[in-house]
Amino acid sequence: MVERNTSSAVEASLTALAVSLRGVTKTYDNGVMALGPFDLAVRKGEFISLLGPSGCGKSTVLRLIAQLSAPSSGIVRVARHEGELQPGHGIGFVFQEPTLMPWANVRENVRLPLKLGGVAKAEGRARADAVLDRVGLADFADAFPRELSGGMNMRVSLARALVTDPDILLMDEPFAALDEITRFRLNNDLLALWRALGKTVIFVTHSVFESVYLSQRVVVMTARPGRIQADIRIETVEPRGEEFRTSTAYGDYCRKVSGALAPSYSGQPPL
Ligand SMILES: Nc1ncnc2c1ncn2[C@@H]1O[C@H](COP(=O)(O)OP(=O)(O)OP(=O)(O)O)[C@@H](O)[C@H]1O
Repeated sequence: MVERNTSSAVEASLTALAVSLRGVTKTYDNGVMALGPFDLAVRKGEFISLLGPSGCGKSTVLRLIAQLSAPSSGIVRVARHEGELQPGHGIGFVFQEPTLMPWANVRENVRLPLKLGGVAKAEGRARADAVLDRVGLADFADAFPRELSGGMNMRVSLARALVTDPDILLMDEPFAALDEITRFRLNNDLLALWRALGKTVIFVTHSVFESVYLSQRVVVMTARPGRIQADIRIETVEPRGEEFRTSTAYGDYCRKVSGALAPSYSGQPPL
């Protein structure tokens, strides 16, 4: 059957969007024009990566989506489900640094957003334990951050972002400081979580290889002020695993993404 472009079909396609930025610019108070105009539409349940040179505005995009910052012009829209817990706003944020409280154990670190949202202690602890189980840290709830490896602390940070059950997960170079083997394992575990939980993920990275491995779409940004240079769909057999990482298709996609990224670096000062 041919689907007609009725207004209800248009509405349905609009409600399928998790995030939409239209004509967005951002100029900071010091006059730095970080972004734009920038247009991006992310469908519910999609996994996309933002890739671009340092300072091109990737973190700015995440902060605008999280409403930690307001656009100078344009429209930022974020779909939210009803009755969500404040102050999660249906969005979980994972930063490059795990930013854990060193004086609190893992369970209490993960429970923090629930505590701030007024969830009773017993329920909060049960939910923290359930999400720790999800990220493979069921046996470490009573440990302190200093007792864990960098990769494990990043899992704690991920658990804390997931504990409010947000629809959208924003990840700002979360694995950049980790060694490659740990990073590969976390990549696989993140993909498994994404498949199991159906979250929309917007992932910022400097790594072409990581962006291609993880995402359904790689959005390549220009140098500042960041705009979209290319939007590349990564199509392969799902679920992805190590055989994708060593496949010819993976190499081809990495070349394509690198090629799209190259103009973003032209005119940049030499390293
Ligand atoms: N609060 C701020 N005030 C002034 N300028 C800012 C502020 N935040 C970011 N900038 C500037 O805006 C530009 C974009 O910053 P942003 O952090 O979004 O880039 P990025 O692509 O995430 O960078 P990186 O890859 O290095 O993390 C940069 O030039 C940065 O110095």
